[in-house]
Order: sequence, then C-alpha cells, then structure tokens
Amino acid sequence: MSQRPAQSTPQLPPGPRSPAWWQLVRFAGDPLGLLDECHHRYGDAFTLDIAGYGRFVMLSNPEAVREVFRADPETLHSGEANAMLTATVGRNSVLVLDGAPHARQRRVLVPPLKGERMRAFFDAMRSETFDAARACPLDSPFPALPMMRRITLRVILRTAMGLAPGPEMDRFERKMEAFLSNGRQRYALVLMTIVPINRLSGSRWVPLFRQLSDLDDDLSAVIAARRRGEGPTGGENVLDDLLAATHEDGSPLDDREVRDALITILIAGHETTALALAWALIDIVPRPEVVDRLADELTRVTGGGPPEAEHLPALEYLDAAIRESLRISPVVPFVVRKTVRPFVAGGREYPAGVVLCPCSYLVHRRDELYPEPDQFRSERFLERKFGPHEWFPFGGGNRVCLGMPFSLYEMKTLLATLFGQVRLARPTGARSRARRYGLVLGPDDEARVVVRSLSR
Ligand code: HEM
Repeated sequence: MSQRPAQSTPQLPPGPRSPAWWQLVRFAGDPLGLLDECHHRYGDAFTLDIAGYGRFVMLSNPEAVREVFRADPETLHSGEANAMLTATVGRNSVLVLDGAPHARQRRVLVPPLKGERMRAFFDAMRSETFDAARACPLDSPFPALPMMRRITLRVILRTAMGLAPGPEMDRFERKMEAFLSNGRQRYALVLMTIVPINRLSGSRWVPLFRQLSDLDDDLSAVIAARRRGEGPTGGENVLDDLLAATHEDGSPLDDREVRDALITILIAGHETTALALAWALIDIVPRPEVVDRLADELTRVTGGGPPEAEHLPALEYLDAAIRESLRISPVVPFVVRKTVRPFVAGGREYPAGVVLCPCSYLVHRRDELYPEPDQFRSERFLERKFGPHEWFPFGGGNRVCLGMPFSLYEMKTLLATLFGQVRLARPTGARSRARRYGLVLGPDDEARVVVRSLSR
C-alpha cells in the first residue's frame, strides 16, 4: 500500500494511489487486509482501482448500502459487472443478465428454490452427511473443507438434477469436481485479466473448457431424456421444475435456458456453501460454550436421535450460530453494482461506469451494529433482528442470492446431523486465515479438525 496522499479524482471517494496492477495483486492475494487498511485510512467509502476490473467503490455505511439495494435495477447493473462468468454459466444465466431479461430468468428460478420447497431436500442433505461422518478418521487431523465440498456437491446434484446415488451421480460428481477445481486458485482473478477467457470459450485446448464441454454433453443428455419423460428421478428436483416452468408469456424455457440455469445453480450453490460450512466449523468447534449449548439444544429438540425435518425450526441457537459465522467469516465479502447512469449513495453522486460495492465484510464489523465485532457471539441474532442492509452475506435487493433459503437450510441440516454424530476438536495450534479460492474466500488450512468420538 502506498503512503502517498489519497487520490484526487473529483467524483469518487479517496483510495490508494498505488498502481492498478499492484491493487489487483493485493485484491487477489490479501483481500481482507486491503479492505481493513483502506477502511482504516479512508473511512466508510473508498475507491480501489483494480487493473482489468475498473474502479470499485467500497461502501460500508449501512444507509448507503440500503440505497444501493433499493436502487432501480435499470440504473445499477450487476450482470454487466459479472460478464467474465458468461463463458461458463452462459448468456441466459441470472448472474450475467440485467434489467428485464434478468427479472425474466430470475422469476423461473424463484419457485424451485424458495423456502417451502426445502423439506423435499432434507433426506438428501441428511443422508449425504451421515455417509461423510461415518467415513471420518478417528483421532487423526484432516481438512474438513474437501468433505464439505463432497457433501454439498452431492446434495446439489441430487436436489438440482434429481440424480440418485449410483454410477451416474458419481460420474457427474467427478466431472463437476474436475471442472470446479480449475477456478480455485488464489490468483484466479489475476489470471482472468491476462487470459481472454470469454474469447477462448469453447476451445478444447483449454482444460477448463474441455471439461465444461464434457459436462455440457452429459447435461444435454439428461435434459433431453427428461423431456422425453425418461430417466429415474430422485423425487422433487429443480430440473423437473425448470422443464415444467413457463415465462410470463406462457412460453417454455428452451434447452439453452435450462442448461444455463442448471449450471448456474450447480456452480453458485456448491462451493459457497462448502466454504461457509468450513468457516462454521472453525468458528464453533474451538468454543466449548457454543458446542455445549448446541449439544444441549440438539438433545432437547431431537430427544437424542437423528434430526428430522420437523426439528429444524426449533434449533434456534444453531440458526443464530450459523448467522454469526456468516457475519464474521466472509465467503463473499462484497457485492457489485455498476452504475449505468449517475447515482447518489451516502450523499455522494457517482458517475456512470463505476462499480459500487456494498461491503458486507466491513458492515459486519461495525461496532454500533455488532458490539465487540471480533467476538463470536451467536446471541446477537437471538437478541435482535438485523436489517437487510446490516447483515447481508447473501447480497441484497433485486439480486439477493437465490440460494439463500437453500444454503441456510442445508447448513442447519448438515451441522445438526454432523454434531449429532461426531465430537470434533481443532488440532493444537490450528489457525485459519481467509484466502481466495477463485472469486470466493475460505480458510487457508481447509478447516483442519479431529474427530474425538463417533456414534456410527
Ligand atoms: C453460504 C452460501 C452462499 C453464499 C454466501 C452466497 C452468496 C451470494 C451472493 C453474495 C450473491 C450476490 C448477491 C448480490 O449481488 O446482491 C449470490 C447470488 C446468487 N446465488 Fe448465492 N450464495 C450462497 C449459496 C447459493 C446457493 C446454494 C445457490 C443455489 C442453489 C445460490 C445461487 C445464487 C444465484 C443464482 C445468484 C445470482 C442471483 C441474481 O443475480 O439474481 N447461492 N449469492
């Protein structure tokens, strides 16, 4: 970070004057350190100039965040800011669309992922967790993150595509894992500025696109079979909902729209939740008072047996612990909105072409909202309700994460099942720092834990 005075661009808040390429390297290598330093130095709004990505204005005043989340979707675009994802998720994905086309695709994805639907997914979530817990080694430290990835990947394959455990699902699991592992490098953001990713799209010389194309062939085959009414399904699932859905004018989704929606859910719905679960273990396991209170709640609610779907609403302390972990340990530290025309937030007018970033990482550390913000205190979420501009690990407004009910439900089911099966500890001296896994953040030690006892 440069020690020179703040930059003097008239319309934008101050920010570091170090070269844009250096800001990109810091942004990729130590994103939270960069955010902390700049917040300390420049206050609630500051500008980063990130090579290849443009001007990012970080906003951590909750009122400014509220204004951004309430903005007209035609004025602030998120899809445009995510354009580099088009090569993988496709042109019809909600992630890369804006305005009316975004609203149109979002409308068809809301019903299959809404809260009331989750009961249908409970058995898949619980049984995958049971299997994973049974396979844990005893008394020997292991990284929990790969286990969380495996569970969440298998859950999303079962719930999104209706696959049943067996060879077909194992094949999809292997292909998805191979494809996703490409995007987990710490410096993926830097690489994406050097490699013209959207122009290479479809090239079989690039491993990422070769694997994507293999995956696409299999997805197309499944979509075609389902259209013909063939293939076993594992009960209710998102793919069957998409095939039955229509747009407002009554037209069905074409194959490309179904594929783009499915791949969006598979990509967005798996790594994020796995990382949030890894963080939850890091936040909960070393705190005996939290572990004991969770254990008491579980015994009281389940009577000592495995959790059932009906038990979940009564697990209020677990719910609070999950929310506190999502507050303190960010997976997505900020969200992006590109100004299409001038826009006022926090009393300042921003010109068109700037990326405004409501920064959950910094808002979640404001001590007037969260006293002693560095302390993990689940009770905060039992004592008061936070507004959508005060707690937003899933973003907000018209772009709020479509998988929020899904991942909160999955985290609750998985942790209730896991804590009922195993007694976990952290290895002596274990410490985790946030690092990038591609676009998202997770623990650098992959959440090492030890299983002290296991009820098989
Ligand atoms: C703990 C897990 C997760 C976290 C932290 C997370 C976080 C986020 C964030 C921050 C956004 C951007 C919101 C914004 O711009 O305001 C987002 C968007 C999205 N997420 Fe998630 N997500 C998670 C799990 C999931 C799951 C499980 C799914 C699907 C089943 C999913 C599907 C999506 C989709 C489709 C969008 C794009 C929404 C749009 O642009 O309209 N996410 N997520």
